[in-house]
Amino acid sequence: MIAQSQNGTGKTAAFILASLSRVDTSKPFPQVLILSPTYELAIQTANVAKQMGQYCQDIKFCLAIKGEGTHRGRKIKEQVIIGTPGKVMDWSLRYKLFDIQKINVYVLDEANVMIAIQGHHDQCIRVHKKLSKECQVMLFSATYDQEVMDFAEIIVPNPVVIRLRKEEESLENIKQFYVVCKSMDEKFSALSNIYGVISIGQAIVFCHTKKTASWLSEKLTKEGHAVALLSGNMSVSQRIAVLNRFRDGKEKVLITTNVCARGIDVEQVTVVVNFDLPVDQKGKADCETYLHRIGRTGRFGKIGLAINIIDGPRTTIFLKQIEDHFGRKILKLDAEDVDELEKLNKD
Ligand SMILES: Nc1ncnc2c1ncn2[C@@H]1O[C@H](COP(=O)(O)OP(=O)(O)OP(=O)(O)O)[C@@H](O)[C@H]1O
Repeated sequence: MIAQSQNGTGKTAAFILASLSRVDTSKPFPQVLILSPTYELAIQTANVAKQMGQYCQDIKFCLAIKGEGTHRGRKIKEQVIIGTPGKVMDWSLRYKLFDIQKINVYVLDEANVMIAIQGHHDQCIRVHKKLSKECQVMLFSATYDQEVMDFAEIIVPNPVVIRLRKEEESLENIKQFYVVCKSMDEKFSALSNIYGVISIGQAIVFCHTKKTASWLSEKLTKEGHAVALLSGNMSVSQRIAVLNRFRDGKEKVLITTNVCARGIDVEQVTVVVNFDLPVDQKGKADCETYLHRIGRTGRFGKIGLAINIIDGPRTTIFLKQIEDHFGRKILKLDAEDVDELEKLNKD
């Protein structure tokens, strides 16, 4: 099955329910393999799985991620393994901690990334090749590139395909705006104004580089805001600690880079700010990442706000590319106009 559904619409519950219903609890060995692209997402998915599985006490879960040690000789008895591709590949093919032929459900969450990123792609395929012919393969994602889709159809023979049209991919419940600035300092002041005026549940601010993210977090902290910083150069345990504090509402604003763009589900996030618009390797607007980023708000039908800060002709072009791609207008906002900002609270 190849399934697509918008960000925050509950794909996790869908594949977990489908997976749990296929577990035979009388058999003490892995029957379901769920792969996530990152450590954080694997943990989040495992938490959802455990919550949903609490009504079937006999189903046991195992996390296959960095830091989860196993003895080489140990055989895994848990029926559901949730992990990242590298670790799952090691445990299954290298150390043979379980019999991959006995897996009857294989799920690739965030399938687009799993297939598009070279390292993940190779690992997923190597595991996939060893699965039995009867194993059901399920791919879930909010977006699919055509290339990825073509490839997905090769690895999933005769798939049931549930797809969205392009214009259905972006959600109506997320209102999108842009603010025009001329310099980094103006961008900072726009963000500060937005933060001061809009009543924010919690916000995620995306930057292009780790450097900008730390600069911004330092500057906001100096202004007295309680902000958290999450970037790729932190250790995985540091990243989890930051996310947990954010989930608990200890900080209202999370400043991050693309590491946090996909899958992370924090219900109270009401605003996403693109301090920098996402750009792909060809130097064009990265529409897919844009969609995943703004999808951190507006979870499961809630109202969300996405504000894009642009700073010159190049980013204006990116914004236009994003508008054209999704066929949805992004409205101009004056970050100096307090009345206009306040109106957003009421709308
Ligand atoms: N049936 C439901 N009723 C109420 N809330 C639900 C239901 N199903 C899922 N949710 C909630 O919706 C939120 C989003 O779910 P989830 O993280 O699975 O979305 P997703 O489709 O995987 O999003 P993304 O594409 O961003 O990864 C979660 O907080 C989840 O608890």
